Amino acid sequence: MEFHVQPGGALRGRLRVPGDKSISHRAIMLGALADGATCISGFLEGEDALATLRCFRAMGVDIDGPHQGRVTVQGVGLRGLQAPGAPLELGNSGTSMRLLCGLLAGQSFDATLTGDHSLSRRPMRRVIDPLTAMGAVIESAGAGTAPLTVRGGQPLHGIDYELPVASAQVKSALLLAGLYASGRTCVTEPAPTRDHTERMLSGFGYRVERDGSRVCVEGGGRLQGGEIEVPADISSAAFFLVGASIAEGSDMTLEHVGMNPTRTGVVDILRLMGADIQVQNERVVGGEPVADLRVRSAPLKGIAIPEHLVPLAIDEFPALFIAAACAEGETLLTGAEELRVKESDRIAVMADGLNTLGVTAEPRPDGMRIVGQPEWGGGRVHSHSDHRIAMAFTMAATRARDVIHIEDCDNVNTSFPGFVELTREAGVAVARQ
Ligand SMILES: O=C(O)C1=C[C@@H](OP(=O)(O)O)[C@@H](O)[C@H](O)C1
Ligand SMILES: C=C(OP(=O)(O)O)C(=O)O
Repeated sequence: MEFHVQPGGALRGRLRVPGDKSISHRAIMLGALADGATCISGFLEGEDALATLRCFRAMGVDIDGPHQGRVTVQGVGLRGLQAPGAPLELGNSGTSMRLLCGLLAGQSFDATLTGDHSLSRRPMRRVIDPLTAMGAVIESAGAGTAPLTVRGGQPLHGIDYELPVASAQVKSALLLAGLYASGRTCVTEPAPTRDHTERMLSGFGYRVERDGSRVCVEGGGRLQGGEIEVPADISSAAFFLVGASIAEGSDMTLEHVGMNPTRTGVVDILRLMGADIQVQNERVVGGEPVADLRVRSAPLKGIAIPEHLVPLAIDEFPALFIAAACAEGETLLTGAEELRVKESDRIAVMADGLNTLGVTAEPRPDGMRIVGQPEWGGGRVHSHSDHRIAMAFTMAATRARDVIHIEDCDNVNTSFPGFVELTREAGVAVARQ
């Protein structure tokens, strides 16, 4: 499926993007391992979160929904999962695969994890190695890539691990394995990464100790199910923050957006570039900060993106590259080599697409240099099956002189079902072909 996006348009109105993907995954996982029921609202009904949901059904967990974002998980307790009858299919979802490696390492049964073409190429050594040091046995069919088989019945012990890369997925995998390990499992991060696992564990009554950049759990506790309200995903809101910033005459409000400080790098970076974003109606919902974001178009200027903001905006760079492409002057991103191992190589793929539109974008091993220009041409760009690339180039059409065709857009459903409808409602003429 392709997107054809007409040039121009302005983004206006109020809308709420779907639920946070990271929190939706964790709500199913911790809900399943808890004692008692967990009632989730605002659950992301996108393919990645649904893949996690199906896995836990396949391991014997009774899950009702989703019905308009409502899901009820009947927790089976930390020792109550059952062996799945077939390999667990995780589609495009790196978060599902890495977190499940940790969670499954503590079970009494074997399980095999598979993914699509993109997920089968992503690096899994980053979880296999530290989990092996905890006593887990995980076999890779390739060179540290999926399919993976996690062998059950292995006694785990806590470790004290320094993350070589800033990764919330690796941190979370180790903390989940730590629930099953003897002693303490501690993870030290080189820079802050999203902390939804820690927050939700605490919310479920599990003791989590944080000391600066080090976070620890001790095995042998219990989780108590409860209510989880999932905020709108700031990573999905990011496309509208960029679109409304760059499309002249825009004024829109994004409602109920998750504003966890480990996720708001996109707002900080856009503001450094001159964007007009107001944070309104700040509140805390279910242990996570939430706000409405009003964004109006504003002239942007190029910047050197501060490296400490990179992990706090890691999924938002495809959108941010579009903002940089129309900023006055140069934007330089460094310290972002992680972008090369996402659903696609987001540095190479975005540079190719921007070059096709006539924008100077030079890929670097750890980032990109982009020279802004007021507008660009149309053309045919390839998303390489990466949802965030497809959505970023949709917003690029607001500054294009001609139609932008975006190839291979089916995967937009992994994180943002209804993207086309909401984007049209906002004022950008995108059609599926
Ligand atoms: O923990 C999570 O939910 C995620 C962590 C990030 O990945 P890394 O841990 O690989 O940085 C992010 O890119 C991904 O979309 C979701
Ligand atoms: C990198 C992403 O997700 P995952 O790692 O879960 O595939 C993303 O959603 O941008």
